[in-house]
Amino acid sequence: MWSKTMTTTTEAPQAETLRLVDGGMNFDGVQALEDVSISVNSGEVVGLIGPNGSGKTTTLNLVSGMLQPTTGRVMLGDKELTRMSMRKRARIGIVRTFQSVRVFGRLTVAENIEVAALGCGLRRHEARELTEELLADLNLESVANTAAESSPAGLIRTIGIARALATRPKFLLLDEPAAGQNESEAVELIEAIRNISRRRACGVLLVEHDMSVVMSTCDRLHVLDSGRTVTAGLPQDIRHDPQVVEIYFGKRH
Ligand SMILES: Nc1ncnc2c1ncn2[C@@H]1O[C@H](COP(=O)(O)OP(=O)(O)OP(=O)(O)O)[C@@H](O)[C@H]1O
Repeated sequence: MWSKTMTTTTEAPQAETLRLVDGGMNFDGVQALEDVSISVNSGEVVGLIGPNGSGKTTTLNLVSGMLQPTTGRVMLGDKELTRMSMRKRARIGIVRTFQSVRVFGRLTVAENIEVAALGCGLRRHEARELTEELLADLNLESVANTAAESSPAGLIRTIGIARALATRPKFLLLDEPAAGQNESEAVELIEAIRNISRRRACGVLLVEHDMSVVMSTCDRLHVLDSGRTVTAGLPQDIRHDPQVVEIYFGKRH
């Protein structure tokens, strides 16, 4: 619906692919990631999953530009971004959120979102319209006029996601967007993100611990273990992969 109403956002976005190619990361002798290739297309949600320490956050950091890989490349279509700073990547539409989110505490939830939209060049009425749509899409309408500082941690995280979406990213990188929420809340949030991403042709790469949450909400999954890719593909195929079953339901649990 926002693409129908927003004059500034009606241009059909060009379909693109963001990729980490053969990515490796070595931290002073600790090989956190090795030969990991992952791609996200416009309009799809890719879930990055794996046990603790498997390299999920490192992958997100390489794609967002927070870290530069020891080996491998980051590509947006044919353009290489490997050495591009996180700030510059954000400017070209590759936006990352963090588990701990900073909000303007004295502003309301709605104002927090609107400020983000204004900050990336929308006019006031456009920013307001986009804010209303995001409030509705992310089920934030009932708290729109409350001060952000009084919000619980889960809500602050959702405000952070709304603020990131208000910048109209091409690609959104989310580190455990539903941390601290129960399974049905997590599914609801990620489904909302998925609906927005489809409508906006925004690609989403998200880290999530809970296999059942990503199974029911993501278009594709990428499974890591010990810094390496175990498997990648459609959720229905991953579900029965013997290595995934071993990692999630085998001897480690
Ligand atoms: N800055 C760093 N310096 C040294 N080692 C690091 C650093 N960051 C990550 N590591 C190591 O790299 C490996 C992968 O860590 P990473 O945080 O990417 O895993 P993760 O899958 O996100 O884990 P979790 O689910 O626990 O958040 C781990 O062994 C971790 O200890």
